[in-house]
Parts: sequence; structure tokens; C-alpha cells
Amino acid sequence: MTKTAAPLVVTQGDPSGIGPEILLKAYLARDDYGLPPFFLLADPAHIARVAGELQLDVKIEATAPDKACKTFAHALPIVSLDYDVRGFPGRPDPADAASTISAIERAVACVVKGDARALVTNPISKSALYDAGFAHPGHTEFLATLAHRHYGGARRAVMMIWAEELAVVPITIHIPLSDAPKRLTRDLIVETGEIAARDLAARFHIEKPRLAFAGLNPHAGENGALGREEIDVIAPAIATLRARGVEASGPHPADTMFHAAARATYDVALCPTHDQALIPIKTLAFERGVNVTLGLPFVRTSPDHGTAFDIAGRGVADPRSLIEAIRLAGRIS
Ligand SMILES: NC(=O)c1ccc[n+]([C@@H]2O[C@H](COP(=O)([O-])OP(=O)(O)OC[C@H]3O[C@@H](n4cnc5c(N)ncnc54)[C@H](O)[C@@H]3O)[C@@H](O)[C@H]2O)c1
Ligand SMILES: N[C@H](C(=O)O)[C@H](O)COP(=O)(O)O
Repeated sequence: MTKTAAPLVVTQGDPSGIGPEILLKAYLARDDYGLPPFFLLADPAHIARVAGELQLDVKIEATAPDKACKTFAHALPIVSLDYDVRGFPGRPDPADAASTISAIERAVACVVKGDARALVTNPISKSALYDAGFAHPGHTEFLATLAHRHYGGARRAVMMIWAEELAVVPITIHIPLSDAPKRLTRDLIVETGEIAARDLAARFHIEKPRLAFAGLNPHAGENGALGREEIDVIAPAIATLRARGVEASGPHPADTMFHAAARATYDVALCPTHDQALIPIKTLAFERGVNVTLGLPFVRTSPDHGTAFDIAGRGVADPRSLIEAIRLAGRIS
């Protein structure tokens, strides 16, 4: 199958979360949003159960990846994971962890083989997977490991959350906040900036991406009086990036770089810590934001929200972030 003709592959995510529901709703909205064909990696019996319970009138067809595009017009194509998924809404079950992990591994294998052009992941519960022995902090880091497994070489995956009005990159991701200053090295900042600049040019067709770096400390350190990371680590990394031809500015005070006029001056904001980056985007565009993994030899997108166990099974989950994730994966792959 040629890459552009191939469908997207979507993972089940945690089957006790809202993933199955928003996927069914996205399929029902496929024509309204002009979605490219996709298939789901899941247990067809479980997805049929969710559709029945939520009264979502979706025809489901178990199929193979090469039949998915044809099936997509009249039924939701599901490639079976070969697990009997329990997926009771709102109650993550350790017995389902293997199927959740398998879906991610198989989705990457599908993309590597050319059976799919890009992967879209439904949310996983990190703590539920950790309890089951999953050794990776999140999708982003796991996908770097899978890329290494398939393609070899050192692989670094960079998280970006994207919406029309703002794109953000957390430079450190799934680590305790107290560890972030220690992990924030010049090399990490330079590598993250180079990956972001390269993929924004290659995949988002921004000719000369403008990167804006946030400081770590209040007021970006106030010339060293409120912390020295800006002077000792972040500014030298920005200077290195500039010397390598990347358009980089900062370090900017993190609290004042997200208002509309400031946002107009850059294409992506890179922040030392996870929440510095994710709070502004999830405040501005929670229902539309897309998590995109940069730096990999394949495209992966995901909704910007999590498993939402508190509303799973109630039929009220908003599918728009997943819909935008599917659209973006189609656009940039
Ligand atoms: N891509 C991913 O796999 C991903 C992303 C973020 C969080 N998570 C995981 O999700 C779990 C729960 O995280 P959380 O509670 O911080 O965030 P969450 O996004 O699951 O939920 C936060 C709040 O937003 C609401 N919400 C989320 N998505 C919604 C939707 N589509 N429609 C309507 N309301 C929605 C929830 O009901 C909840 O009140 C955690 O284990 C976390 O690790 C996974
Ligand atoms: N850090 C992300 C967020 O808070 O939205 C989320 O946990 C997803 O991370 P992965 O895509 O690495 O699972």
C-alpha cells in the first residue's frame, strides 16, 4: 500500500476511559469534518458493547488494514487486538493493560510496514499502566523506544501540543517537578529546539520557525536575583541554537509570553517544565488541542486530554480533540 493511500491507525487507549466513546463519535462525524479513513486497533466486541450502551448507532466491521479504507465508508473498521477487553467505564482494570500496550506497539508496526500512514493514540492512564508494570513514563517516551526498536539509532521524541492559536513544547516531560532544574541542560534545550525547528519546517511547512523559550524562574530570573538557570543554562542554549541558524528568542518570563500580542511573535513556545507549557494551551484550547510527537520517523498525534474516568460511560465526552488529532495526522503525514 502506498503511504498516501494508506489509512490512519487509531489505538484503543485505556478501554475504561472515554477513548472508545470519542472514537465512535469521531467516526459518526467523519463526513462533517472530512476525516481521512482510519481503522481502530481494539477488541470489536468491547467497542460494540460501548456503542450499544451509549446508543451510538455505529456499524462495526472487523477487518484487516488493507481493507480498512474500503470498509470506512459504511462501517467502522476494527483490526482485532486478540484480547478480550473488559473495559468497564471509569474503572481501569489491570487485566486490560496488556491490550492497551499491544495496541500502541501494533500501531507503530502498522506504520512501519506501510499498512497505515500515521498513528493516532487514544488516552492511556499512566498510573494504571505503571501499576501493571509498564516501564515508560508515557506514549512520547515509549514511542521513542519503539522507533529505536524498528529503525535503530538514538531516538529522542519531543512533545508538542498544537492548536491554531498556540503551539507549546515542554522541554522536560513526565518527571517530578523537583527534578526538572537538574534535567534542564544546555544539550537538552538545544536538541529539543533543533527537533522542534526541523519538524515545524518539514511537517507544518513553516519556512523559518520562530522559537520562543520561557525561563524557569519567576521573571526569567530577574538578572540572576531570582535564580541562575536562565543565565547559566537557557541563554547559552539559545545562543547555540541561533549560531546554528535557528530563530530562537528568550528566555522570556513564562507568565507574560502567552497573551495574544506575545503569541503573535512566535510559532512555538518551549518551556522548561511540563505545566508551564500545558496550562496555557489547555486553558486556551482544551477542546481542540492536539498532542503531536516530534522527532520520530513517523507521525503520531493524540487528543490533548486524558482518560477522563470521571465521565466515562456517561455519553457526555467531547470528541473534538480526537477529531482534530485525526485531521492533523492526515494533514502532516
Ligand atoms: N495522551 C494521553 O494518553 C494522556 C493525556 C493526558 C492525560 N493522560 C492520563 O489521563 C489520566 C487522567 O488525567 P487528568 O484527569 O489529569 O486529565 P483528563 O484530561 O483525563 O481530565 C481532566 C478533566 O477534563 C475532563 N475531560 C477530559 N477530556 C474530556 C472530553 N473529551 N470531553 C469532556 N470532558 C473532558 C474530565 O472529565 C476531567 O474533568 C491520567 O492518568 C493521565 O496520565 C493521558
Ligand atoms: N503530558 C501529556 C498531557 O498532560 O497532556 C500527556 O500525559 C500525554 O503524554 P503522552 O502523549 O506522552 O502519553
